[in-house]
Amino acid sequence: MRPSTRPARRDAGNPTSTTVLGCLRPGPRATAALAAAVTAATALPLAAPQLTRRFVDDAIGGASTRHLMFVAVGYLALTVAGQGARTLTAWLASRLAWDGTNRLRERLAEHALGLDLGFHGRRTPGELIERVDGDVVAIAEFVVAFLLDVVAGALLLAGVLVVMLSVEPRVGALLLAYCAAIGLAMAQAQRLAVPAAARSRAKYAALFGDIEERLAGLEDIRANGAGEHAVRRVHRASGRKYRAEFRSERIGSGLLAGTSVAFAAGTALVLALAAWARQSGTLTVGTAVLLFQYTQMVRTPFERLIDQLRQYQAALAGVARVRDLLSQRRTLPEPADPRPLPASGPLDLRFDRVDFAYADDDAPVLSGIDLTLAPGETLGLVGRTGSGKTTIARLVLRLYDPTGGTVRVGGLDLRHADPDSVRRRIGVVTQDVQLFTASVRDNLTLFRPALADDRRLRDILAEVGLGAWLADLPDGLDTALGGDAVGVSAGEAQLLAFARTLLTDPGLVVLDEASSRLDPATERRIEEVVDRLLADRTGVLIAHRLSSLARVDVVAVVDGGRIVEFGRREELAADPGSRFARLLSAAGVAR
Ligand SMILES: Nc1ncnc2c1ncn2[C@@H]1O[C@H](COP(=O)(O)OP(=O)(O)OP(=O)(O)O)[C@@H](O)[C@H]1O
Repeated sequence: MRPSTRPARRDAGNPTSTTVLGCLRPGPRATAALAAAVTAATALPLAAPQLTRRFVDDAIGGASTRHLMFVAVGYLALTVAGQGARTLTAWLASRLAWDGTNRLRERLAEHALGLDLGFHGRRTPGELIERVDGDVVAIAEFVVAFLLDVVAGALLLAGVLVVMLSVEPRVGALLLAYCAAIGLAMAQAQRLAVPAAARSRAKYAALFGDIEERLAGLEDIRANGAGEHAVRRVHRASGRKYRAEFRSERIGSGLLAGTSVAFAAGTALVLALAAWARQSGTLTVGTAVLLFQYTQMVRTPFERLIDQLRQYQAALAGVARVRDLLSQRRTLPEPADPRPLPASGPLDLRFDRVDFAYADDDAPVLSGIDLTLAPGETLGLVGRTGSGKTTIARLVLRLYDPTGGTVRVGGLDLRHADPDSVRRRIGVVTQDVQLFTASVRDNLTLFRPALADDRRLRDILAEVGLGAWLADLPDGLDTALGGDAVGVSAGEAQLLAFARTLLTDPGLVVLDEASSRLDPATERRIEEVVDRLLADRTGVLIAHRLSSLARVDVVAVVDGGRIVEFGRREELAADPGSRFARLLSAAGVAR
């Protein structure tokens, strides 16, 4: 039986097609404010040339200086108000886009964090960052540009054409035909620009991925002297990005130059027509100036509108990728009737004929696993690398569901257990301790300040032998760890991870023993803490050192995804024919 792909309940009835727009949609008040600002930003510049016409015609007609001053001040006021409206539109649009994209980013981050390990195993962190941030930024930029350039630009363009047609229908018709011709030509030219921009973006993503990978493996690169090679690769990726960007820029500049020439020719044509109309006496000088001004006003929104076609492609691709991420569903179904694990005391563990295969690989990783562990007992899992020990531990933590059989903790099939109680009652310490760039307190409580007060945190740190370490820290529990802040040794990181687990007081603990060597004193300290952690708790210990097995009650030898030997440690150790005894002898460990 394969895991069900039924969506998690929190996503039910929330189709992704509406989620992206739903996150970006502003409230009614914000929409009304933006609509008012966009209308003002369009109407005010449209009105300004009317005053210029008035000024020129009145000046030629011999109007008083006072009157002309009055018109000029009116023109100035309109221009300033128009610019103010445009600035307000820009501010409102960025505010709305910022709010909306933050909502979308939160939604995506929450969704990605809720997906199970099967999904995260197939995606690199860099890809997710690009999705949660890069694509969302592309969408945000488009939303701002759409409101400013597409909506406001289209309104202004339409307004200019309407006014021109009403003032001087022949010139208006000429401008309309001219705009349509240039628009079509530019839209065609954009077809060249879009793939070039997409290539440039792809090369940028490749460079970003390369740098991320090199930085993540910095220690190994340095230790193995591979620095020069790594730099050369980044240099080559950077060259590819430069060439793609250069080509994209060249097409962009060519397009801009072409537009400038086309509009200069258009302006000349409109002026020629105006001069001809003036000579035939149907046009005042003021109206000719007005037509010239309107012709000039067409260019910027027109160019921006065309430019948005490119942004639109990028935003569309971003929306598609964001939707794809949001459509990913957990493969671990939430129980219909969740039941909590026993709230206190050690928990028993039972595997009944458990089979398992990773989703992207049909080959079984575990077959017919049977295990029984009484409350308070500790199981040691031993076996060659790749035999399936970590996978057994992942099933105990319900990071995956078995493809066959049942895993029970505290008598409850984990598929029916309340996920919160599973996280609370089953603790884990992995080999790679993840410390965050945050205070000691946040690193212990994992950003849940209500989990424990400072006194309890200090007691726990003292319990794992980090009391003196804490006392030496400049700001105690507020001291920042990671980054440029206080560094933490491998042993201290392990002890902090034990403290984290002790804090939640689990009834079952999975320990993936660190295989890296620590100094003998730290190792002794860690062993003491492990003993304390396992006292009164059920434990599953993935042992990389056979000496660590001295503390376990039961041993399971795993080989090729099967348990090939299972029994009480002393009995297996005492039986010279057992695999466990042979392992101990081979490793030179006393039985
Ligand atoms: N996320 C995964 N996706 C696909 N296959 C995996 C995944 N994790 C482990 N495997 C495969 O499952 C098998 C068992 O791996 P597992 O990590 O459980 O072994 P292990 O005994 O813990 O090894 P080690 O001692 O080296 O940690 C291996 O063949 C491994 O390649």
